[in-house]
Amino acid sequence: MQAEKEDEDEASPEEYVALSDFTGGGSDQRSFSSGDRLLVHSKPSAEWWWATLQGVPGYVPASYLRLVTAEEEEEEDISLEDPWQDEEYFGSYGTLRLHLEMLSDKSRTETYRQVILSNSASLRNKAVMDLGCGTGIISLFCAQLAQPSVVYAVEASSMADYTRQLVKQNGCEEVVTVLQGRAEEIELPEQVDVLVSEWMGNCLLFEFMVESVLQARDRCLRDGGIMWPSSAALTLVPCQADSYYTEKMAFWERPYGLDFTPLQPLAQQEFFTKPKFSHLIEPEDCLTAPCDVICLDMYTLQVRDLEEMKGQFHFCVEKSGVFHGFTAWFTVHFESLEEGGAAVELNTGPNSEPTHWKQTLFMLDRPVSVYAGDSISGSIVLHRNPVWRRHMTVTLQWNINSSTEDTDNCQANLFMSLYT
Ligand SMILES: N=C(N)NCC[C@H]1O[C@@H](n2cnc3c(N)ncnc32)[C@H](O)[C@@H]1O
Repeated sequence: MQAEKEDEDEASPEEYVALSDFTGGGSDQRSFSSGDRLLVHSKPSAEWWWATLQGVPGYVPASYLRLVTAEEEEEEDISLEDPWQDEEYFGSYGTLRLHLEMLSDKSRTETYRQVILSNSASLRNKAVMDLGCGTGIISLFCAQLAQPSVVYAVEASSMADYTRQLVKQNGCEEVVTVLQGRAEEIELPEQVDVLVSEWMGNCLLFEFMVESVLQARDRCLRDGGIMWPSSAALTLVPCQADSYYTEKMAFWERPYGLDFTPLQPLAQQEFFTKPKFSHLIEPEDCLTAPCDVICLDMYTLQVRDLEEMKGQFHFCVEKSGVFHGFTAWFTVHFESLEEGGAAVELNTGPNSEPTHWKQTLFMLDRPVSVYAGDSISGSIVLHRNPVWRRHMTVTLQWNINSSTEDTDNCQANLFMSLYT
């Protein structure tokens, strides 16, 4: 990220403490260690602040810092808030807004219904766990479309009280048992044959609910039991995003006949240094064929693997265009309970029905022209935030190898690190 040094605010800087180590990526980022005291001089964006550590300035990630309060000044002890932010997280799922969004997503919800329907015979007399059941829709599908012996519908938020009512309202209380609590702490009366969950977040992993699913797998799923989804893949593609670029960057060139271009570094810092969730990409925006960069096997994936997940990519540019950024989406698969039966797929990419996740756009600092025959190769690293456990950093590094002699930056080592 290129940005001019921020002017120091008149207000005196505030003292913050680092809750974990941070290694700066760009030359304008300031590295620090857990426990370091930093002086924050300005906050140009919610994600990146301008601070000094022992007098040396640089950008620092706000999410790694905690304000030193007067009491702590004396106590000299900095206790961590809840790193899972559970109060806020489960509080948000205690209201209807997110459940309405998920239930209104026909592609998502019909896929889970299709999974239950196409496996209904094999589900007979099986014990099922629906992890993070929300309003209980998947559990109700199980009871309505198949004959499992029991479905344990586990939900940590206060929505669980209403889920019980919905189970009763739909005459499913014989089969569905609603258990309120975190899946990591719930004691089920028996091991289950099937663990089904809709756990996917933005960019597949945001919220890191997947950790809860893995822990439940290890505690509650019998040997040989089935995971639904059975596998997941994160897909990436270089793309043009001209309308977004125009809206956030080109706008400053001549608003109302005036030259506002001195604001463009600020716009780049504010709008292009974090992922744009709920971006909708059109198939024609893709500059190359997409590539699955990270593949998760839900039977073998371990919680420790979530700390850092890496993927490589090599894209061959099929049509000349402007490379504004990368777009990411995910696909999950549900294997059949029947030997050799067809798997069911939920694909959230641009060639499938749109879902409430849409796609995630990572904008470059500045767009680059690419030409048919060029290649874009590099790596992606999803680095889980060591402090805020539902967040991650996505780091992309790439080279553009151009066969077109007039491309001046045929070797562009580029890097960006974005926080969800
Ligand atoms: N991105 C998603 N699919 N989010 C769905 C999250 C749903 O699962 C619930 N949930 C998430 N984590 C857990 C957990 N560890 N235990 C129980 N319920 C959970 C949450 O309250 C919401 O109803």
